[in-house]
Amino acid sequence: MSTDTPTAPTPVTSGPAAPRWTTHRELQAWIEEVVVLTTPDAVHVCEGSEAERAALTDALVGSRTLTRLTAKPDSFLAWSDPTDVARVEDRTFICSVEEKDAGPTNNWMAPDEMKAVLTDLFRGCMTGRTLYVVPFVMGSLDAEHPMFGVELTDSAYVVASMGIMTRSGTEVLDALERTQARYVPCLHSVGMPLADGVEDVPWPSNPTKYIVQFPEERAVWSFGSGYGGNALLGKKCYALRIASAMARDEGWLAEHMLILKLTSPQQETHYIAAAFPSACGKTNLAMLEPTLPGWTVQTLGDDIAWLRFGDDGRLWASNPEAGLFGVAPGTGWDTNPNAMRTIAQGHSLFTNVALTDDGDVWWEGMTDEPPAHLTDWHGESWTPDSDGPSSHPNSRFCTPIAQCPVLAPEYDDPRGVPISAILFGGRRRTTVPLVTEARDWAHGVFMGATLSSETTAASTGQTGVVRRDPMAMLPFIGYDAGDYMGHWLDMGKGADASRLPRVFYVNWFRRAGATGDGPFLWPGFGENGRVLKWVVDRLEGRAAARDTAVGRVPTYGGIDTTGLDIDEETMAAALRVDHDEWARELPRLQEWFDSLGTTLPSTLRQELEVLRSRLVG
Ligand SMILES: Nc1nc2c(ncn2[C@@H]2O[C@H](COP(=O)(O)OP(=O)(O)OP(=O)(O)O)[C@@H](O)[C@H]2O)c(=O)[nH]1
Ligand SMILES: O=C([O-])CC(=O)C(=O)O
Ligand SMILES: [Mn+2]
Repeated sequence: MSTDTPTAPTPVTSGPAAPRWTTHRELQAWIEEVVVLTTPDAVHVCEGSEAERAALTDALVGSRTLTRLTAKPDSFLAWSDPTDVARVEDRTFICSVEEKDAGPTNNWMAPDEMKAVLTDLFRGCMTGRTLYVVPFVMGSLDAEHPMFGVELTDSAYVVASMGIMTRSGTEVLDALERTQARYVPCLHSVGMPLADGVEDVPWPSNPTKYIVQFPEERAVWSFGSGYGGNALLGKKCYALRIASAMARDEGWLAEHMLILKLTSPQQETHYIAAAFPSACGKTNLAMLEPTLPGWTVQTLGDDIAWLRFGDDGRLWASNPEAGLFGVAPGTGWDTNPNAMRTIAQGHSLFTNVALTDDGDVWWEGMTDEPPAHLTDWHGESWTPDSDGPSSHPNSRFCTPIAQCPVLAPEYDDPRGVPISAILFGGRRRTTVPLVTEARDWAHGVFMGATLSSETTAASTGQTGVVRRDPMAMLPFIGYDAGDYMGHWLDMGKGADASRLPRVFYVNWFRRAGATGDGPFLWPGFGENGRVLKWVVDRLEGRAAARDTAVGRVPTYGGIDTTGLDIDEETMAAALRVDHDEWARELPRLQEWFDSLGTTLPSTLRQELEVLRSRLVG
């Protein structure tokens, strides 16, 4: 297929001029350009209506991409190609004009060179398919400057998912057209053209994948994958990678954070944001049902937060998304009942989980006892005696956040909510205590900058390997990591320290035994409300803390364990700051900082020296 003889999309066949898809001049021109390059059979501008969604999902059932669940209203199950199940970090690029601006933690290629590679791949790639135009806004349409995007995609699964994850459709397009506003162009293809006679498969994808951000141009190109973080381009590509570059330029933060509202028995309310790497507990904490009487958690967001200073000098956070794209395994009535209630209402897409014989979904951890028979995510018959899990470890539910029964009413307030505390956290079997409070903002930034976690199934590659994941943003920083840390420090500099969020570092995943091979020390999930209580007690000046080499940890008895079956020894082990373990951490921290090169802020090197002297004198 060559661009010299473009195949006209269906609506064009009547005449030589391109049809008018929109009165937004730039968007019209871009669609025309993409049509010429990718040669789709038809173009469909998405309106986001119920009828459209029904037609799309019907078609997806027809093409065997989706199976309709009979046990839940308007809900569907997709099984992906087994090679397309997670984000592909090694195929993800930050194509800044200068290589140094992508920094040492990102893959880079010169924009012109990458455009040439991608243009070749996209040429004719939508043949036999429909090009969908999805106008969307990240955050509120009522924001002072709505954060528009438009995704052009040849995947109806992506359209259905974007309909859940973002505010999208006619209302957004109208606003775009009225204001001729700028938007982030997000071009996506599964990369599997259907030339004459080629039969489609339920989950088209291309073995060659490219997830590419152009930070200066504020544009995204994604090729070859249909999976969430690679293909729903409003999410990681725009709301984190592109937005982090915008945020650096404009003095705000785009972060991989949940947002929750915590209310104490005394009716004190605090908004808390928390950054944990993928598959490390954000969705669970965001919807937590505290076991401590009188405490409530309400949800504002479970994955992404945009934080800006308000006129009051406080940092305000808002959630740019409209849906939850949650890890399925481990989500159950015991661990995350609010997620179960959210999906029970239907209107959800499930990917790579198992199908029950009565038309419902199941995954490991949903119930204690697995059903006697399932169809697993490969479409094979499965029983509890089968080898391997029924669901992929990174299988997902995609569901409207509006269905969350504990949604905070202010979640879609364009101003966001003022944040009292930021938690950083990771998945560490050893070393890192259950909770540690930073001494000040710079120390908090140091905690974030040195955050470490064992890798998970949310990204392809080996799992369980400890890596540094600054602010849980390693795969999502759209520019140089040292500059990013510097931006965090700068955010604190002009601010009134008493109004900045206090910073804490948590680890729900510490295990018993010297090498961390034993069971979890801390029960986690709803019991994490006890740690949140300590955080609030610190904010309210009610709780004492023990100053240690790594920061402030709860005093003996500081964590309220009323009604919890945990012995003192285990509690002490969960909170212990072990100098030998931390001394072993020092060379790794040094190595991490050295790997970041000259842009690493000197303040963070000084923080490392402070830690070293506190630990080894
Ligand atoms: N042991 C333990 N496991 C937890 C806890 N919280 C979450 N998990 C498990 O960690 C996994 C991931 O949890 P999520 O809440 O989905 O993680 P996330 O950070 O939202 O993940 P992404 O959507 O990939 O960004 C699930 O299998 C959970 O069951 C906890 O407090 N303790
Ligand atoms: O982006 C995805 O595919 C899912 C997600 O939230 C993450 O990996 O952090
Ligand atoms: Mn995430």
